[in-house]
Amino acid sequence: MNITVVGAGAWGTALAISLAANHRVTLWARAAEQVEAMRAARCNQRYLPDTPFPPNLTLSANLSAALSVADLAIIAVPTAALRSILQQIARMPNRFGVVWLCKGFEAETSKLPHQVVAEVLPEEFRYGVLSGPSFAQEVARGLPTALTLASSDVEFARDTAHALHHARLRIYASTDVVGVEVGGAVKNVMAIASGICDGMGFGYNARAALLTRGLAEISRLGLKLGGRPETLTGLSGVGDLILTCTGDLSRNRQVGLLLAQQHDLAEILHRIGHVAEGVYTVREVRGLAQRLGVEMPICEAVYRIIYEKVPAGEVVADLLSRTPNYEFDLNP
Ligand SMILES: NC(=O)c1ccc[n+]([C@@H]2O[C@H](COP(=O)([O-])OP(=O)(O)OC[C@H]3O[C@@H](n4cnc5c(N)ncnc54)[C@H](O)[C@@H]3O)[C@@H](O)[C@H]2O)c1
Ligand SMILES: O=P(O)(O)OC[C@H](O)CO
Repeated sequence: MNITVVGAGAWGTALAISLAANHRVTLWARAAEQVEAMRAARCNQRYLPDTPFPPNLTLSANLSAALSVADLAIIAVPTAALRSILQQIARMPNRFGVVWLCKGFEAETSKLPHQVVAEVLPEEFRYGVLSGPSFAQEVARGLPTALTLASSDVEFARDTAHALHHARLRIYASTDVVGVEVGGAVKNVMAIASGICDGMGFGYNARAALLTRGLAEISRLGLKLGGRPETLTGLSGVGDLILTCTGDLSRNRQVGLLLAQQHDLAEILHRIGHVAEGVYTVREVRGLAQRLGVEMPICEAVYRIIYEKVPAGEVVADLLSRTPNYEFDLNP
């Protein structure tokens, strides 16, 4: 299969390296200088240093040319850039499958990626989301990873999962696009909360409680938006929540660890040097939760720390002083 990976950050580069074992892969980056540097070094020194490119991985700075030969386009840019990339794809005369990797809600519209895709791409395109617990560095090194590919088009989900699957990259198919996207987006907010919790030295008990109550929040929002309960306990829900909240490779967790040390947000983001989607997602999730009447106190706490500059200690004290209630609804 001819695969064009659109976006050469950490995740696009890692997946391009992984898929090049079985496919003809072109990795596209928007900056011609970045492509030249990657060509010369046969490595993405800016976003994924230390992993050399396989000899058959092709690089391109020309999106139309890279897509003109594609059977499948994999969109590997942050959520903020999804719409503009889709608009360029929509102008292509040829048709190919489209898979996106971004984990977030679109800023201002609070839309999930599949809603943006449905607005922009003409009907003839077939598409889906690929998500789950996956640190780019580990996938690039060929360490075992399992993901979910979800599409409302069941044949597309099954066939694409089958085509991308290999021994070190297990891909399960699903039709629950909403559940997969909500799990992938909101776990980033929980990872920031987990970083704050650990950075403040609250210990393992507190982290376990945070993850569990975080899952309750993710599930409440996911179900309200139409996701399925089993998806939220699957790879793209619990799986990605555990990874991102506990693994120090997570950029969102790193944001939380640095916020606990009272670093300034702009300085934190500069220091991390990659997108940390939870910083933007928390605004949309908080707005959605308020509009839909979904109780999400951990998301509210992260929002107050980041956007209202309330000291983390004060926000945590407020969280812990909430009146205890039933763990689950008595009449679900
Ligand atoms: N890194 C991971 O381990 C990982 C794993 C799973 C999912 N994701 C998700 O994948 C998405 C991308 O993450 P990443 O780690 O690759 O981010 P990154 O910060 O490493 O790289 C982002 C890339 O997108 C490019 N980009 C930004 N805006 C663009 C635009 N308008 N047009 C073209 N290119 C643009 C940047 O130049 C950069 O190459 C995020 O939504 C992230 O949550 C990341
Ligand atoms: O580094 P993060 O926090 O963006 O997380 C990366 C992936 O989403 C983990 O599955």
